[in-house]
Amino acid sequence: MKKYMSWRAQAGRQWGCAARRGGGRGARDALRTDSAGRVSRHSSVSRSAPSTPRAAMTVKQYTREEISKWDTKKENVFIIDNVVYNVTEFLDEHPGGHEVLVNLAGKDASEDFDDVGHSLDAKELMKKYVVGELVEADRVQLQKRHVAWEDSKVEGDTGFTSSWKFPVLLGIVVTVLYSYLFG
Ligand code: HEM
Repeated sequence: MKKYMSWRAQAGRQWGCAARRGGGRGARDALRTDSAGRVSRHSSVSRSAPSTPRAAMTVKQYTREEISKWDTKKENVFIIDNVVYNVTEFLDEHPGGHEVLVNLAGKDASEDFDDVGHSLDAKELMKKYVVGELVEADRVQLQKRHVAWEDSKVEGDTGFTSSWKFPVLLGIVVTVLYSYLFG
C-alpha cells in the first residue's frame, strides 16, 4: 500500500542520530534519506556552514537476507522504508505492544508501520533505534505516489490550459463579450 513518505525522502527528511545508540552527538547529527532511500549522516554544524564540505559518515549497510536471518530471539531487528531498526530495548515500552514488534522481527515492517498511522512523536522516537540501512540493490523506491503525481504535473504544465496563454485568451474573450453586451 501507500508510502506516505514522504516521508522524508524528497522533503529531505532527517533522521536523528541513532546508529550510535543512546547519544553520541544526539541532535547535532542527522541521518538523511534521499529520494533513492539512501541514508547518510550529516552534521548540523556543517549544515550551518555550507561552504565547508559535509562530513557524511558511512551508515552500516545490510542486505534483506541478513535481516531475515538475524537471530531474532536475541535481537528484534526490522526494516522500515529501507532503514534498519533494532528495537530490542524498546519492546516493553512500545505503546502498541511487544508482540506486534516481535512478529515483524527480521521482516520489512514498512506497510504495517504506516497502516497504524504512527504520530510524529513516534516517528521522532524511532530515530533512536536506527542501526543502518539496506544496501542499494535491496532498497525500494520511496514516494512512488508522489513521484507519479509530479510526473503528471509536469505533463500538465505543457498543456494549453496550464500555460499563460489560457488566462490571457480568456480575459480577451470576456472583455469582448462584455463590451458587446453592455457597451
Ligand atoms: C521503531 C519503530 C516504532 C516506534 C518507535 C513505535 C512507536 C509507537 C508509539 C510512540 C506509539 C503510540 C501512538 C503514536 O504515537 O503513534 C505506537 C503505537 C502503536 N504501534 Fe508502534 N512503533 C514502532 C513500530 C511499530 C510497528 C513496526 C508496528 C507494526 C504494526 C507498530 C504498531 C503499533 C500499534 C498497533 C500501535 C497502537 C496504535 C493505537 O493504539 O492506536 N509499531 N508505536
